[in-house]
Amino acid sequence: MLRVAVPNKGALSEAAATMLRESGYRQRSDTKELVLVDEVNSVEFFYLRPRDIATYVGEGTLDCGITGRDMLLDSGAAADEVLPLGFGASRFRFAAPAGSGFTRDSLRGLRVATSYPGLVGAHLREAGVEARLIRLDGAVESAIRLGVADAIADVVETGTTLRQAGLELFGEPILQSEAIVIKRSGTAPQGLDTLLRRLRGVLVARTYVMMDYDVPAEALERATAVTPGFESPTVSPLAREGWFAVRAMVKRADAQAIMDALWEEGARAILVTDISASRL
Ligand SMILES: Nc1ncnc2c1ncn2[C@@H]1O[C@H](COP(=O)(O)OP(=O)(O)OP(=O)(O)O)[C@@H](O)[C@H]1O
Ligand SMILES: O=P(O)(O)OC[C@H]1O[C@H](OP(=O)(O)OP(=O)(O)O)[C@H](O)[C@@H]1O
Ligand SMILES: [Mg+2]
Repeated sequence: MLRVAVPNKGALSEAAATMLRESGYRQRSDTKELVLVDEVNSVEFFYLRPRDIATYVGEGTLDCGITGRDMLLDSGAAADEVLPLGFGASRFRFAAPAGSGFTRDSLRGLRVATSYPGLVGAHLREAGVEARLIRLDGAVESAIRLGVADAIADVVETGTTLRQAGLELFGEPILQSEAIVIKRSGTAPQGLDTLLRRLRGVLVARTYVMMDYDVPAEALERATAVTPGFESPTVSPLAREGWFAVRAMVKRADAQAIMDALWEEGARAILVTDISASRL
């Protein structure tokens, strides 16, 4: 049985469970459940703190897991990223009181509060900046006002928390993070391929839609150039002489613009439908 770690709470937990459900796996119905066995798919899910997941996977007690890229790098665990999952996106940034004019180099000798000392320590060491790291569990944005730090380094999504604390970003982003699947370095757990194939299928279903339309023969070439599809569009003759039906996958984000372009080319009956699962 494949042993998979899933965040039990926090920013990634609901989205991770949703993606696993869409991939055909059973998920817990009660947030107090710590383990769930999906007998049909031969997978055992362990609900753990996102920060601990890289440790379990790195130690080899679990085969793989879902966590944040920032948490994997912070942990220093012997685990590798195998698949980005397209949710839980954030940037990891330095911040200081608005108007303080800090740069990364000006952190030399100052106190930097963070919940990610491994990640920030490695970043500053690489930059040759020696600063004192103050390790906090959370609500790091309050550390400066409360006098334990001069600057902070933390997860930023919308920037609302920073703004409300009167802070502003400085320096280049330390990391672009998102939810990822990790596995222990140097291993190829049995069953992981199937899990990854299913997750990739969901990613495709989320990113693409299916587009169908009818087009007169003289516009067929121009229209299919607009919708080249994944491999190649499906083109079938219509009962009506001189017309074709075309079916192709297009990016969900581009669908409206593509429909406009097809209409201009003379296509009609343009329909968009969701893809609920896929294997490409
Ligand atoms: N607001 C957010 N938007 C997007 N991703 C986030 C956000 N906050 C945290 N994350 C990401 O979620 C992952 C887990 O962080 P999370 O905040 O859920 O854990 P935690 O701080 O240990 O727990 P908690 O906040 O519940 O004490 C990290 O990879 C982080 O980058
Ligand atoms: O840019 P924003 O959209 O405001 O999101 C970023 C905030 O979200 C996370 O906090 P969380 O709620 O996890 O609390 P924590 O600091 O206790 O971890 C993170 O640590 C930031 O504080
Ligand atoms: Mg948090």
